Amino acid sequence: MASPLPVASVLDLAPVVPVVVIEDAGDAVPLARALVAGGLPAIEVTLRTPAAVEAIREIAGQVPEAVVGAGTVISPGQVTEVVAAGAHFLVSPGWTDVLLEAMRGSGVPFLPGVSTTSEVVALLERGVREMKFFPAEAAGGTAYLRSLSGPLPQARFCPTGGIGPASAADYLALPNVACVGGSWMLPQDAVTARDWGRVETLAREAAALSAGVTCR
Ligand SMILES: O=C(O)C(=O)C[C@H](O)[C@H](O)COP(=O)(O)O
Repeated sequence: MASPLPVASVLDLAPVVPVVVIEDAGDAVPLARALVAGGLPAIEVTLRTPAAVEAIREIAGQVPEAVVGAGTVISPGQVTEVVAAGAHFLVSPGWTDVLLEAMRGSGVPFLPGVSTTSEVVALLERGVREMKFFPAEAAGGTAYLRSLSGPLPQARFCPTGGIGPASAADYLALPNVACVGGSWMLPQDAVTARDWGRVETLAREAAALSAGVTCR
């Protein structure tokens, strides 16, 4: 079981959250250390691979400077499994009431995913103000989020999906965006080659993009 987050919400962890797909759990610790060394301590490990839960356990146990969470959480069973493995936070690409209740009951901060106005309103109705906006670029990007900030200023977002170094700062400049998620600092060829130096360099560049951005 993970220790509590140092902040109340996932959105206040860091301006840039790397989204990681880990094929080999043996890569988890060096990869996490490279991200932390580059200035990106909040790490979302997606549950897209069989190695993901073990990767979360390894990072939680061996990289104390990292704050590791689970992404692609879509069932109550996964919530239980990743929290037992040490996940500090939960992220889902979308949500249902069943999933929301499981995440709420987990005891760790969570970020349900939305891509439409009605989903945002439904979450607000359920007392949730902090959300992942996914898939960010495909669902309307910065123009969509800016439009939401008028009628729904109480909702805060972590857009993820299709964001890169060229667009991250534009998202971070929006009043309703607290952080952005993305995998651009983890190119597949670098991970396959276990080129952790390159990952660290890209992480440092990503962290610099958000210099001066304070979480809101
Ligand atoms: O599987 C999930 O639930 C996800 O977390 C999806 C990720 O947020 C995006 O795949 C990351 O987006 P890219 O930066 O475009 O790679």
